[in-house]
Order: sequence, then C-alpha cells, then structure tokens
Amino acid sequence: MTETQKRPVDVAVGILMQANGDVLLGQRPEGKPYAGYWEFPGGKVDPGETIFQALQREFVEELGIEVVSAEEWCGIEHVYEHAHVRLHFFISREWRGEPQSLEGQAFAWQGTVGVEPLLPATIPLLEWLDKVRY
Ligand SMILES: Nc1nc2c([nH]c(=O)n2[C@@H]2O[C@H](COP(=O)(O)OP(=O)(O)OP(=O)(O)O)[C@@H](O)[C@H]2O)c(=O)[nH]1
Repeated sequence: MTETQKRPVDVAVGILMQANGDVLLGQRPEGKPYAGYWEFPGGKVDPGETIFQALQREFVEELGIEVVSAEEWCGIEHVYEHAHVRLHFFISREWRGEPQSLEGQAFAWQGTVGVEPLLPATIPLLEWLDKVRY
C-alpha cells in the first residue's frame, strides 16, 4: 500500500484569534514537506491522545503557550503526495503566554491573510474564517 492509500492521519490545527480578529500563522520549517509554506500551527495526533490534547501539546512545543480552551470548528480531508490527512481545525480565543518561536519557525499575526504560499488544504479556510471573525 502506498502512503496515500492508508488511513488518514489525524492532525490537530489551532487558529489563535485575538479580539480584533487577527490570527496567528506559522511557516513550515526546512526538512518538512512543503517547507516555507504558511499554515496554522499544529501537528499530528499521537496514539492515545485526544485531538485537543494533541493541540495543546503542539502549542507548548512550537510556541510555548497553553491553549486554555478551543472550539472545534471544521474538518477537512486532503490527499497530498506525502500523506492523506484529516485536519481538525480549532479556534481558540483563550490561551496563556506570549507565542515564542521555539522551533525556529517564522510566525505572523494576520488580519486579512497576506503571507504566502499557504498549504493547499488551508487555502479554502481563509474565506470561511472571514465569515466568523468580522
Ligand atoms: N499544522 C498544520 N498542518 C497542516 C495544515 N494544512 C495542512 O494541509 N496540514 C498538513 O497536516 C500535516 C501536519 O503534519 P506535520 O508534519 O506538520 O506535523 P508534526 O509537526 O506532527 O510532524 P512530525 O511528523 O515532524 O512530528 C502535514 O501533512 C501538513 O501538510 C495547517 O494549516 N496546519
């Protein structure tokens, strides 16, 4: 079986949203598929974790912040050449700490999202996001 025919991999993705609607994006580091592309922070769910636990772990590892609460917003499946992913997007308006770049990635708070390129599966989200934040 090739990688893309296997069961989809669950990925927890978090959209930190400030009171003014700005959201935090990060740039994928060198060495990963789609290096240099922008995405919302997150990562794969480990065995035995809930999706929310994975979200909290990824935010501690990548940004040093504690996601206090988050609302599950939407799910998207996408087949890449390197993986078949099931993305679980959460919106969080409640976190503790200031985001820091702990793994060397660039991060940017964005109103209308201007960074590019974005991961292909994430592009449609931006239009839907504008409906919930403004
Ligand atoms: N975090 C994140 N991942 C996304 C987004 N959109 C999207 O297609 N993905 C995909 O979801 C997968 C996330 O896996 P990853 O490799 O970044 O996760 P990870 O940090 O756990 O990786 P690791 O295998 O190095 O531990 C990638 O295939 C990535 O292309 C997004 O907006 N945010």
